Amino acid sequence: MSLLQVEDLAIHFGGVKAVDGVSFSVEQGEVFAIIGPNGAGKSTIFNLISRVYPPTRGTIRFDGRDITGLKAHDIAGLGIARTFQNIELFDHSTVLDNLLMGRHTHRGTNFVQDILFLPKVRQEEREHRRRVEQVIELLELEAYRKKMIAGLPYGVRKVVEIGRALAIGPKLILLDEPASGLSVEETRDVAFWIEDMRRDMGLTVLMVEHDMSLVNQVSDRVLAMANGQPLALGSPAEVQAHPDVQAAYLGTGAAA
Ligand SMILES: Nc1ncnc2c1ncn2[C@@H]1O[C@H](COP(=O)(O)OP(=O)(O)OP(=O)(O)O)[C@@H](O)[C@H]1O
Repeated sequence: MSLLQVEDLAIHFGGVKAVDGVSFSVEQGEVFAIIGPNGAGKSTIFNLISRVYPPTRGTIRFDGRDITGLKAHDIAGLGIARTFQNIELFDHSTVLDNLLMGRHTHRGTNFVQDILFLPKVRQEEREHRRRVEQVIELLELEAYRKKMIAGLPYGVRKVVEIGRALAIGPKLILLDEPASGLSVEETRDVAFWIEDMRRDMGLTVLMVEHDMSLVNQVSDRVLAMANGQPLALGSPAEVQAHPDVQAAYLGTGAAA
């Protein structure tokens, strides 16, 4: 069974068909990329999966469960974490505090248990801190642990955002343009980390990305979109060779 199944997904904003009849599945442990020119509908698919918007049509199943009607905070609790195109961190908190803040979405305890600080709560607290330390090590954030987000370079903030998503212990992580604004060296690091997430944490990765070097390096399969609709689905090489994909990119050179 696929970890994520998207079936005939559509959302219309007035006359704009931002996403219009998109179906795909992501397998457990897979790195799956969505590519397409600006305005293709890629981020809107993320917003539909993470329940920022309800779809006009279609279904989304995660881990065998229909999540189409769930609320955004329930989605995080089920094991879906995401990053945003525009980094969304607490600027006046430290890196460590930002990583710890994802925790409340992932707790199995209730308010009374929290107040009494029962053993279950203490155990969860310990597990979460362990996981945050694992993330700091994986993403090489040790030197920044006590630094305020506001003073950090863009590339580091971007990594912290990935870290915060990882810290909730998701099964599926949605990365919205993880390489945008990064240098060639930073993008190479992101590629390694995506491999590590899959290998060391058993994660499944769904990413939207324009940087084809990153897509080619890490993706098992790629979905190309244009104007809200799917154009091609297959290996990175198959998709880039597809005539409809080449036509959609004419003039931008992004898929070359
Ligand atoms: N909340 C909204 N209200 C109205 N139109 C929207 C909304 N969100 C997205 N759209 C429109 O839907 C279309 C797809 O947008 P989307 O942001 O998903 O594209 P994208 O492929 O992620 O583009 P980019 O690569 O530039 O981020 C665009 O025409 C956009 O203007």
